[in-house]
Amino acid sequence: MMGNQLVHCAVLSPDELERAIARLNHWKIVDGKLYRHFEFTSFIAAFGFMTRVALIAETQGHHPEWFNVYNQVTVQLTTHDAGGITMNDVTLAQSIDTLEL
Ligand SMILES: C[C@H](O)[C@H](O)[C@H]1CNC2=NC(N)=NC(=O)C2=N1
Repeated sequence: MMGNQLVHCAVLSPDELERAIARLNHWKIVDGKLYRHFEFTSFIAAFGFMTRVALIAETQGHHPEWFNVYNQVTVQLTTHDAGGITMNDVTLAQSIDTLEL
């Protein structure tokens, strides 16, 4: 991952997290991770979304935990290196929010 310097590496405080979530679309905390569920019209639409997220994730050097069944995708974001939710997760969530769903 040379070239993808991750500058935000501190686990967010509960207060910081609350303020970050307020600026995201439909994300919440589930099991200590940033969580959002997506439903699409088909498997291929869901997989197309996942492909776009994969390209963003690779650019950011930050990768989702996710689960897909047919037209459903659940995304869970946490920073493994830091042991919690960081700005890297918030940034990825914001980028995912900008995709047309
Ligand atoms: C070396 C590399 O940058 C790290 O292992 C990155 C890769 N993608 C990652 N993604 C997530 N979600 N958490 C991490 O801690 C993480 N670490």
